[in-house]
Amino acid sequence: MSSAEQPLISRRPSPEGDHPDDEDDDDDNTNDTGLDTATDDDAALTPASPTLFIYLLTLSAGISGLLFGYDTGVISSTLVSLGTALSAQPLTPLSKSIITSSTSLLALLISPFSSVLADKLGRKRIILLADALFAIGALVQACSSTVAQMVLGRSVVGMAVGAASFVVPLYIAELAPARFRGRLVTMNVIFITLGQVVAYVVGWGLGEYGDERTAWRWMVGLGALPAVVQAVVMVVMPETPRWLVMVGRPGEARRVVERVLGGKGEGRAVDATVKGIEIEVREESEGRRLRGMRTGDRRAGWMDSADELFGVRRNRRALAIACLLQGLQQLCGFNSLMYFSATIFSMLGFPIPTLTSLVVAVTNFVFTLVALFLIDRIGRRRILLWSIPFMVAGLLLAAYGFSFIKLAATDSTDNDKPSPANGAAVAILVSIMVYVAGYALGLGNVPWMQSELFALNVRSLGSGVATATNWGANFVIGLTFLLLMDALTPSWTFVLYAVICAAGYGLIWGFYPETAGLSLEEAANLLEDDHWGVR
Ligand SMILES: O[C@H]1[C@H](O)[C@@H](O)[C@H](O)[C@@H](O)[C@H]1O
Repeated sequence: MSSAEQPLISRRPSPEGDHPDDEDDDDDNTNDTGLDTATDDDAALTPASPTLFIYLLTLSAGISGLLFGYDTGVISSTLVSLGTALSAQPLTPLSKSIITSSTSLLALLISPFSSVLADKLGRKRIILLADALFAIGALVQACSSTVAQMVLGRSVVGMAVGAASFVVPLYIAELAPARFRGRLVTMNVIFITLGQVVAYVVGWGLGEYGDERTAWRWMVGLGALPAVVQAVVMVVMPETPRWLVMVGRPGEARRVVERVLGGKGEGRAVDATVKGIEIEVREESEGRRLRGMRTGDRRAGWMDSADELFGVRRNRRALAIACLLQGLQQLCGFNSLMYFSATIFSMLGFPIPTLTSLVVAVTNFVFTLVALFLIDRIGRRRILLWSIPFMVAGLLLAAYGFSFIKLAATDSTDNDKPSPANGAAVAILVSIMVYVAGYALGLGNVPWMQSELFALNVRSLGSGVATATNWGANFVIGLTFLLLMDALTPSWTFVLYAVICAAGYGLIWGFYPETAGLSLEEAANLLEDDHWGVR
């Protein structure tokens, strides 16, 4: 079925938010209110400056990114502080790997269900549920005394990360006026990397100045705090108008629209917006019902979306590019550093490895800020092609540096301490900084702009599949890094990542067209081209 035949099924905003060009896109029924409507003559409805409501929305988005960042970052210092606290013995590389990667595995497994639950129970309830899981997971970790309990706590946090990373962007996309939506999406990456910095600082501070036996418990337990703050903010936040209309509560939807529009939400504007949402929700369910009658399949809406995604050439290509970028973001090995940098720097003999590893988180954060300033000027393809060579160079230099160092094993204990850090160790540190800067400039950010690759009717599903690719690859990296370090040596492990980056460079060069400055239509047409729009 062609896209023209089923324009109605996926007008909901994509979880990643909309491309700035959406406002020019004829297919898009999202007007400047950001609340989907069928009218497009009311551009004046957007509040000129952010209202208190938008700030609160930003805050909830920010906290969710912070939580994601904190929980992924804190494992680095936790692993080096655990000593023999779990099951009364040092952690083996395998148990470290399982503790670390269980979070991404559960995030991967839970995300498909969160979309169904968010339709049934509402967006707000799922966010509150995720906050509860964040807090419970943090407490289970903090109280654990065996590896199995720790894995359980990390898995519960993984469920929270999986649910929140899907539902929070959806919540924002359905509530935020379009003008602010793009910015809110970018904020998410900034807050993730900031959360990782916070986790590293907490890990270093507690590791250095806290009680040696309980420091790690505080590190993981503190993850409960932002979750509680977010839950409190959420209590005063509304459900999205779209969901309220979906479940037959248009009166409440109307009151929410009035709040979003601030002082501008009077009379006609509010009516038009609510009416637009109602028409759209009705058309959507009607379309689904008709298709269901035709095919005899109750899940026809979803199936049609899948047909469109895989059956239409430009959609298939968009999906291939989005999955390539998301897979590469993880398989390039960055999160091995995020999760295990303290372990690596302790193997290299740095006296305070948690402090040294702060370099990784801070470089990532700072260059993420730089990237977000540069990306629209330089373009996504070009920034990737400029930054990946730095990643390859950093990885190869680090690999070379490792060849000079006799390392303790990844499960070293106090009895086999490595020799103190020497010149080669410092050279490795600098190479890692170059690699991380290159990563943050391109691969750390560009893949999250995935929603702009997809036509509106397949955007939700396409972004979901690409995000799952990210979690899947993240799981593989977390599980295999330490095992590879032992099996292949650190040098060859870093060479392997360099090869993956170089292969990724080739694929991006061959298949990822520059979409900067193009409207969504123009970008989609590029993908129809025989050369994928790259020539
Ligand atoms: O974009 C983010 C960011 O780069 C984080 O630092 C990284 O840990 C995540 O995996 C990634 O998705």
